[in-house]
Amino acid sequence: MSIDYVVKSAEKIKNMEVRGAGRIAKFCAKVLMEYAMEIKKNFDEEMKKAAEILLNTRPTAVSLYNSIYYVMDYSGESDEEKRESLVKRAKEFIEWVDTAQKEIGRIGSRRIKSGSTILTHCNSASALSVIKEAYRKGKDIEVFATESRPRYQGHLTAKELSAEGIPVTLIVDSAVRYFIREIDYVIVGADAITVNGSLVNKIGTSQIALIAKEARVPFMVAAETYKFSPKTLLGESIVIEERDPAEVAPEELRSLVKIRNPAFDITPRHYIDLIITEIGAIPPEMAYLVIKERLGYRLLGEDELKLSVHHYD
Ligand SMILES: O=P(O)(O)OC[C@H]1O[C@H](OP(=O)(O)O)[C@H](O)[C@@H]1O
Repeated sequence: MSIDYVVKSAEKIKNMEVRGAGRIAKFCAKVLMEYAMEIKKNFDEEMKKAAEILLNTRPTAVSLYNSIYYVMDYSGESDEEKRESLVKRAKEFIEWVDTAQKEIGRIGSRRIKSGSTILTHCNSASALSVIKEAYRKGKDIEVFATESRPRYQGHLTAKELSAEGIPVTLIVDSAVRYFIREIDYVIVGADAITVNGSLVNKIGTSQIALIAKEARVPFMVAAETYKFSPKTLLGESIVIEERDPAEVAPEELRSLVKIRNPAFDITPRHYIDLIITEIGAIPPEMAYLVIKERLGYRLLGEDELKLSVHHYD
């Protein structure tokens, strides 16, 4: 296996063949582990090269950064010891993703009353874990899924939930206010949570939050603790990914007008009622503590791996 394998894997993340904040984090841990098992010499340099390639794929999902930093925080003297330590850390991270999503389902589903209608946006494994678990517990629920232009991840959500037997209504993104009176809860996922408790999630999320607040519908976020951004504790802001205009309009229009295609937006914390994490349901104000207690080792240790990030190319 050569570095080409890492480059090809990074390409899958960029073109969204592998997508969803949790899924890409888990995928990166797996690719780093597989690459580490094949390296014959110059372990540190080779791993650093691989980590940088993966890091420079999608700038917003902080889970990617947290996954890479977690795995790359290996120790050992010889290459063999380093490899063993890295593989162990990668397996730990993968396990973290799997158990966190299940736990979020367990904790979040308690909040859902039978007979309710839930609105979700995009396609979040964590948000759907809450919904599916509520349904499995026998609660009578139904779901409104937004189509989530321009990539239509809402179609994935609709298929996934209806395969479970949950009744789903698919709506266009701009119909949320029209239907809000029929909704009891909004549940979305997260690409990042900042130190002040703001949510970075699929474009359109902040409009939904605004509508929910106006209608007094609880707005909940399902986010594993590796979605919290340690860098924001040091004052850095989250980079919002702008994707190819070709996702939005055909060439005949692109040649006439400018097109902007931000993939994410920011929902301030006062629109968020609750963040459901694997360590409990918390108010957004507690984001600071989660970052300090759970992810602080990334900031304080001498493990600043000095990987270069060029997200603007
Ligand atoms: O980790 P989970 O909960 O699956 O997904 C979290 C978020 O990742 C997705 O991003 P994209 O579709 O990869 O751009 C959506 O914004 C979704 O809410």
